[in-house]
Amino acid sequence: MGKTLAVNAGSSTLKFKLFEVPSESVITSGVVERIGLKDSIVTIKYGDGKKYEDTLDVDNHEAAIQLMLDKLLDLHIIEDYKEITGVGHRIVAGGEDFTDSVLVDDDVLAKIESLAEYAPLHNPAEAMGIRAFRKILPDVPNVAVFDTSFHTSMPQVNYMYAVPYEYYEKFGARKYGAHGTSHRYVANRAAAMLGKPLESLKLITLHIGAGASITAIKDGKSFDTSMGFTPLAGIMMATRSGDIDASLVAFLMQKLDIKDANDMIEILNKKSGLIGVSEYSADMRDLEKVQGHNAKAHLARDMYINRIVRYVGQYIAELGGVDAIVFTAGVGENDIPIRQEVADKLSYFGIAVDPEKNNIRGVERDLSTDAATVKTLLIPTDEELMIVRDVERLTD
Ligand SMILES: Nc1ncnc2c1ncn2[C@@H]1O[C@H](COP(=O)(O)OP(=O)(O)O)[C@@H](O)[C@H]1O
Ligand SMILES: CC(=O)OP(=O)(O)O
Ligand SMILES: [Mg+2]
Repeated sequence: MGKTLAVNAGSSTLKFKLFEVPSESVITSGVVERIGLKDSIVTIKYGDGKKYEDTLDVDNHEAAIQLMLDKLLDLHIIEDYKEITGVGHRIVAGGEDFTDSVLVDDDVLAKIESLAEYAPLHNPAEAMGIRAFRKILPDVPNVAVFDTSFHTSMPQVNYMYAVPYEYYEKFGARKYGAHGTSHRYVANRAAAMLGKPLESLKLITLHIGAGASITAIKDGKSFDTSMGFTPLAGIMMATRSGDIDASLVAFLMQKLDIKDANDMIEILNKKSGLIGVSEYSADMRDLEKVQGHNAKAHLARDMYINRIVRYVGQYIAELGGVDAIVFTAGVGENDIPIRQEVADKLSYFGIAVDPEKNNIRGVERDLSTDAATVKTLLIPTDEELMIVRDVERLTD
């Protein structure tokens, strides 16, 4: 018996779960939300129904990791870090090197850090998490679980960019996708809910949170996904633009007198998406409160929905049909009106959500009407469970 910790650094959140292994029972689960925004929310569930909640400013992921480490002891979830026997870390970018999770050694850590350009909002924070644990628990194995691994099954026709081929060969310029651990988890749960083998299903999984991506799954494998070389591409996100015409980068650099392309990319990563358009907030909860009287907040939300609808339509065409679509992640699990609107806009394809069934947050449920020919499923993601399973598999 041991205790394995799963650490999941997202762009706006730090999520963690401590599991007893091999039973996989959850000892504690915590989340620091709105990292870098005002009023970050810390929620830690532990013990028999105990809950710690606080609102404070958590400026960056380093502070969030320190907070997690402090609270594990302060709340007596553990008495000593030495009780932790294994740590699994979500890593967004693994490039073409990591088709599966790996035990972290110096080389792996160096490689993760060198892939910072492939996921600038994530890999540096995630590498920092690994360093923190290597320092406090030098003898405990760390396992890296890559978002990109699930997408290494994509056919070349789907992952290539139509740029000179040698850029792929020389520099690895291609689509890698992200959120693979989540897409993989919800796809497996969807198959279980539908009572069919995953390999027999065509699925479209909508991981829509602060970071958001949509994946087309065929034969149980990732077939296409909306994120690209980095998690900047695809649908609109909390602070990321999603797909834009690349010419706009050069045009805006000129207009804004920006000399370094990375500064422009930072605007597309951190100042665009919901926050950029609404000029109000990156958080869908804030936008929904004001959308009745704030036109830009309303527009931002409508654009967010439009981009989701576009990609689902595209993937239904690419897959040649679809058996089920799945909503997951922060917005997908909690935003009742967005789920309804997305489904309503896709009714042409036989997608139909029952408003009563949809009136729920954060539990597994089939939301479809009886007449729907394509199922719509709500499935809370559990990246941490997948991470812990990989720690067990690789450290046994
Ligand atoms: N009750 C809610 N209603 C609408 N949106 C929500 C709700 N709770 C969370 N969200 C959205 O989910 C986002 C966080 O998504 P999540 O997947 O947890 O984050 P990350 O992408 O950082 O992993 C928030 O920014 C917010 O927009
Ligand atoms: C890849 C990515 O965008 O992750 P997250 O949604 O956790 O920010
Ligand atoms: Mg996430």
